[in-house]
Amino acid sequence: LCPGVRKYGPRCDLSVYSGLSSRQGGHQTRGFVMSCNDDHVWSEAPGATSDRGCISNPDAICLNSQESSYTMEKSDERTEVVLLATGSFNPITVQHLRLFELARDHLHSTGNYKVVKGIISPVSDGYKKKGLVEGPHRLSMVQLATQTSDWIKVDPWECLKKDWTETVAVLRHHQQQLVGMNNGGNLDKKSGCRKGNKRKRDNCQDVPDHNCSESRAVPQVKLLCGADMLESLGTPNLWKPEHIVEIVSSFGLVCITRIGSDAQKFIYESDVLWKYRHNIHLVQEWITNDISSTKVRRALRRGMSVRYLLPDLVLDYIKNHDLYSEESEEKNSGLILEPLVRNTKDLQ
Ligand SMILES: Nc1ncnc2c1ncn2[C@@H]1O[C@H](COP(=O)(O)OP(=O)(O)OP(=O)(O)O)[C@@H](O)[C@H]1O
Ligand SMILES: NC(=O)c1ccc[n+]([C@@H]2O[C@H](COP(=O)(O)O)[C@@H](O)[C@H]2O)c1
Repeated sequence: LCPGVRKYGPRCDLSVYSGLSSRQGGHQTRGFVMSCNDDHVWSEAPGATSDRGCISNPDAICLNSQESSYTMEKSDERTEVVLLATGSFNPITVQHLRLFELARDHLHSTGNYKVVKGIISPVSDGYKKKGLVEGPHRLSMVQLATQTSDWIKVDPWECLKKDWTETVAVLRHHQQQLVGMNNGGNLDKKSGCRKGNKRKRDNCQDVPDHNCSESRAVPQVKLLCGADMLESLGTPNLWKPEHIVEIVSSFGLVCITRIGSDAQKFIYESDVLWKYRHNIHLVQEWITNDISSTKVRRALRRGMSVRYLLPDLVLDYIKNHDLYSEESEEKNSGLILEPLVRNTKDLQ
């Protein structure tokens, strides 16, 4: 177990998270596994992951229903996708889980994609957002919330770091994990391409292009977010312009509509988002609701019920640990959000 990871919470069942299953079709390949033991101690350990078949890489353009059913028959040609949602998850709500279901339905309906996994990556405490409770608590709540899903998993890599990690680095990490699993871990750290193959490596760019031939056989990681997070790309000094370009050009976005945000207008008004709009999937949530972690915390502070806004197990965890109070809401009060601090420093 990872030394120095603090122990939180009550005992829970042993859970192990890995990118893909340990053996498939008799191929044994390498990867890594994150695990939470029965004392809620999170750790990273060598493990085993699967080999993948070859796939094509169509663009993110929706097909009409006739084309769509045709493509569905050729399911082996669909691009495999891993959906990655970053955020505070303070605490996780049922709407966070719904984002994944909505995104998967949408991508499948295009006929071009097959979603193979969903990853929830809670942000590190180093993000310094007001009211952010400790990472291990947020991880444990996500783990409890995803227990009933066979495809959505929590990943602690980002959360357990002391310092905040830029979202593009989280995307790169998960993409490289998949590339590493696919070629037995023999990849160049920076490009995400196989080492020892100079010609092919030289063809890959510094900004990893996941359409390059070396990474064709691995699933594509796409960022899953709500429309408010998409709109945050326009907040001065919050995101580096080159990171926005990399996210929308190399990875791609799946964005779910949210009350109070107009994602379509935001994309139209941004030259860079407009340029890469083919790689941005906007998904309409028709069953609208305005569940947010902020509102849940507010209700909890006031002793009001939040039942059915969160999975029961998460609610029990919050109660057992007395997580959200007037005091916890004052955490990081007066501090500036880490991305703003970092990006402002970089400008000086
Ligand atoms: N009701 C919702 N509809 C659409 N997207 C949502 C919704 N709630 C959360 N999200 C998305 O989930 C991701 C993680 O969100 P986050 O942890 O910040 O929760 P939140 O409810 O937005 O929190 P807060 O209330 O602090 O803003 C973000 O991409 C956010 O846009
Ligand atoms: N420059 C960046 O990469 C950047 C800036 C702001 C927020 N983020 C991420 O977006 C998410 C926002 O979460 P919240 O909506 O809870 O603040 C977090 O995962 C955070 O790390 C990334």
